[in-house]
Amino acid sequence: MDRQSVRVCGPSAAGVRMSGRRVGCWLSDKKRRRMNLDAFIRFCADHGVEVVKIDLTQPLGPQGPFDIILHKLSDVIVEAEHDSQSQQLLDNFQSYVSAHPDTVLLDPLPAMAKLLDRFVSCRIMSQLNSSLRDWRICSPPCLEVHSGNDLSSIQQAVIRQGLTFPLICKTRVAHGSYSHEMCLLFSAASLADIHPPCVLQSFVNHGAVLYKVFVVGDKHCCVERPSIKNFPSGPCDRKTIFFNSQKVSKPESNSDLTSVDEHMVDPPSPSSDAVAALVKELRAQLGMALFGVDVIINIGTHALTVIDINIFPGYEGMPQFFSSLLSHIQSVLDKHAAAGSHTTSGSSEETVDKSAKLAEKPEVTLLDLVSCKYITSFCHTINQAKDKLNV
Ligand SMILES: Nc1ncnc2c1ncn2[C@@H]1O[C@H](COP(=O)(O)OP(=O)(O)OP(=O)(O)O)[C@@H](O)[C@H]1O
Ligand SMILES: O=P(O)(O)O[C@H]1[C@H](OP(=O)(O)O)[C@@H](OP(=O)(O)O)[C@@H](O)[C@@H](O)[C@@H]1OP(=O)(O)O
Ligand SMILES: [Mg+2]
Ligand SMILES: [Mg+2]
Repeated sequence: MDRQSVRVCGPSAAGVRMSGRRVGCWLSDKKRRRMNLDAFIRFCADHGVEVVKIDLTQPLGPQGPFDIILHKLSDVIVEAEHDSQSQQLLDNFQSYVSAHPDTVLLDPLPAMAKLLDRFVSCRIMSQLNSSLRDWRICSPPCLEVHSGNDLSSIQQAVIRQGLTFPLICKTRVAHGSYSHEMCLLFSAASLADIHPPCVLQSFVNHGAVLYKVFVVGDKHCCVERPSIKNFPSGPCDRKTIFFNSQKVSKPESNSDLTSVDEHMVDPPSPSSDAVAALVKELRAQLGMALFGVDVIINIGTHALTVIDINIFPGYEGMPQFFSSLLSHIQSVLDKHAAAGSHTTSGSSEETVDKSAKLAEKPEVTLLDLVSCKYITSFCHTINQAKDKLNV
């Protein structure tokens, strides 16, 4: 794939027409600004589609009816654990959804909730090692570290699971303000610096180049971003490096952590066919239509390595994002109307939600995910992160 050219893959976005349908939309203020929601609303209006901003502080009934709701409720779900106002917003949303089973959610809450938990997303990524082996697609060895795990048991588990130093440590909660504080660990002793629950992943040298794969329904594109530079493999005495992930892989990111050695040989770009196979597999595994995948190329093996999966990402650099999104909304509603059934899936026909199988813990049922009860276990992580940041 040519690094400089960004191409949208998938059926043509032309011919968007959807008169008489109403789209509700809930996004955080930050997301509204980043996405330029007002411009999207105008774009939709130009194509005969009404998009209405939902106010979660007011009953949704009078704001509706909605044929479909576009949302990124991840922040509210995470906040709801320690903030009763956010819980009320979520309850308000849930009561509308329960009373209107015909309203399509883009994306469905249970599917989205899986990606809030890096324990679950790491399992999804690990499955790619077997399902996409023929494409030489893999994910780094990963370890779930639970609250209460002591240092020596963590050190033993790192060795047992075949993780290699350096390690990257990520919070269990994958989205929201406190989820992007990470660290790089260079020795077994430095594992004392981590704050469970969290995941440990082997750090894979990749020439400081990351590819963001943005997915909108049956279309996707791949854009190049800066990333963390290479480190010598194996343990060493170096001190733990703490960093905020939002500062390393944005288009404008430029820091000591991402600065590249000019003598370094660039790794090859990912093949378009492999990326397409990855997107197809993840659409089916996740039961989602709006997600992003971060991939890197291992400089030693050239394997396409999946390191992160995100709910409704920024799509910065995706050409024709607005028309792809509107086109997807139209196609979901057309299929929904044709089926005439009470489905809440916002994903394409080939999508099969395998969440129950992947969330192997018997205590986490699909129903728990829908009602977001399992997020309860995240509460202390968020509080811990807040303590660390003194907020
Ligand atoms: N296993 C890994 N090997 C090498 N580099 C990694 C690995 N995991 C993460 N990174 C680097 O750290 C950065 C942040 O990691 P990650 O993408 O998991 O964080 P995040 O907070 O979930 O990011 P996002 O803002 O995309 O949600 C990546 O952009 C990449 O530069
Ligand atoms: O707005 P941005 O472009 O920074 O988008 C980022 C998005 O923030 P927003 O959705 O709240 O805006 C993040 O969501 P939260 O973890 O904060 O929930 C996360 O999905 C990142 O992966 C996105 O960065 P990208 O992967 O696209 O570079
Ligand atoms: Mg990422
Ligand atoms: Mg992420």
